[in-house]
Amino acid sequence: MSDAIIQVKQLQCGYGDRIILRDVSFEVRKGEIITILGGSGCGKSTLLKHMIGLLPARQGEVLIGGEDIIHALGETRQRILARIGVMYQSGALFGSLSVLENVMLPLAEYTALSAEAREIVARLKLRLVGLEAYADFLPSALSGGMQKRAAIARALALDPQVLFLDEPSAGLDPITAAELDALILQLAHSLHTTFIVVTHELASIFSIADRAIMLDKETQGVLAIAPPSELASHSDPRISHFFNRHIY
Ligand SMILES: Nc1ncnc2c1ncn2[C@@H]1O[C@H](COP(=O)(O)OP(=O)(O)OP(=O)(O)O)[C@@H](O)[C@H]1O
Repeated sequence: MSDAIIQVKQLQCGYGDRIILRDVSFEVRKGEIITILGGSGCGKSTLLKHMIGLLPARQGEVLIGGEDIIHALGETRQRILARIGVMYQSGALFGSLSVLENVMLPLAEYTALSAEAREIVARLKLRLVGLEAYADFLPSALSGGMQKRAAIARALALDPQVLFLDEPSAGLDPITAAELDALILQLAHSLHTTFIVVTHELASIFSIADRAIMLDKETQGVLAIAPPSELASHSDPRISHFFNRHIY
């Protein structure tokens, strides 16, 4: 795949002596929206944490923009980290800072922009997610869906090429979750950002994913990677049943 922004090669994930996933290999094209799915405890979040360089891999590589995030150190690691943005499940906004200050935070940490420039950039990011009118609010004054959008604005602060979202619709009602999906699609199309989204939500998977990666707890690996419509009619019942909500 010549236009791959992410290349995962023979990755083995785990904690201490415990292996969760082995021999995981796949590539993601620039601008693609990929969802990671599979039953509870199969290792979706674990894979995501390895792909953002948060956990050391036991074996294998994760290349982002051609450079290995797993083994990079120092300036190289910082350069690779600047290519990605992450939104964790909880959103994890700082409660004592305004929405604007939350979005300005990565700019203060990773850029040499003046305070004025940081504010301009942060307001632009808030406009992208439809929250420009809420810049001075504390996160607690926002609804759950708005908090998720603010967290996405913060993850976009440094103009990442890839955005990782861990269960973005967790805790949201179906309408708010659908609005968040619409935002993800809009950002992917307007900014050409690549999205890696961990989600259980079938509606989300069908509405946003170009391809879905299905993980399996038993085999500790990737069962399939394909467009959701193909997975839903897959001949392997472990895959098709997930989409039809059967227990296997
Ligand atoms: N920090 C950790 N230390 C040790 N084991 C962990 C740690 N985090 C997760 N695990 C284990 O790794 C396995 C995979 O967990 P993970 O959270 O990646 O699964 P998941 O597919 O994201 O699950 P869910 O859908 O329930 O969120 C589980 O058995 C879990 O108990």
